[in-house]
Amino acid sequence: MSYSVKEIFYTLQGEGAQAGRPAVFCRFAGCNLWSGREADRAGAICRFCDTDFRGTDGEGGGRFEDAELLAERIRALWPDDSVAPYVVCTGGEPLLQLDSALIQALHARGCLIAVETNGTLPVPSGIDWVCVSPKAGTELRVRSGNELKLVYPQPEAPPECFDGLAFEQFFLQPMDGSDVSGNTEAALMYCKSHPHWRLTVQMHKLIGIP
Ligand SMILES: C[S@@+](CC[C@H](N)C(=O)[O-])C[C@H]1O[C@@H](n2cnc3c(N)ncnc32)[C@H](O)[C@@H]1O
Ligand SMILES: Nc1nc2[nH]cc(C(=O)O)c2c(=O)[nH]1
Ligand code: SF4
Ligand SMILES: [Mg+2]
Repeated sequence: MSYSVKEIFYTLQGEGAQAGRPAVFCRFAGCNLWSGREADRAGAICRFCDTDFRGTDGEGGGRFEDAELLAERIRALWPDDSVAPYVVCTGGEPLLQLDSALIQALHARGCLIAVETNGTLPVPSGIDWVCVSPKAGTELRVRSGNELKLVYPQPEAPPECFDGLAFEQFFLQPMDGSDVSGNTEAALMYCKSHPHWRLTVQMHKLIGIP
């Protein structure tokens, strides 16, 4: 299979349980909940997306004809052979493209594979870290994993909907946009009164890294 990749870059994981961890991000092009066109945003299932995932024109992006070529490009961005490369597959929706061939090719190069998914598509076996970020108006198919990271607030998907699912950790991430500070205040209040939930802020935006 070939892969459409928007961009590949080396940075720190900015969100959730692994925040602060150096990681190579592979951002796949395309999503099943929004076309990525601004003109379509108001009518999309997911309307608050903060990401440009259309096309293959970003840094390190392109169309990769096979898994070996893509895995090699990802691996080449990791600076230290003595530490296992930590690779975050995101998008767009990475589970539209991430398949067993790519998982095998990354594992063959010693990589640990994390995924950021909206939880509407099945997770292939072999992923080392699963972060699910549910979206209002969708059916949540992925009901277990390492962390659940809910963008907050989503009035049609309150945190109570996800209590009791089989995740190791539960995070609220304030929705970025016109009122990120109000959303941060609301999220921290929710966590303080429901201490099963933790606050995560998008650290990369605060410190100005990708
Ligand atoms: C761009 S998405 C790509 C991965 C996948 N499609 C998903 O939604 O989980 C990466 C992460 O950013 C989060 N995110 C997207 N837009 C956001 C916003 N406006 N504010 C805060 N987090 C946002 C998503 O919920 C997800 O956890
Ligand atoms: N630094 C950084 N951390 C991230 N964690 C999740 C991201 C994403 O867009 O999936 C992201 C991102 O875009 N940048
Ligand atoms: S599901 Fe993820 S990538 Fe798709 S539009 Fe929503 S936040 Fe963006
Ligand atoms: Mg992002």
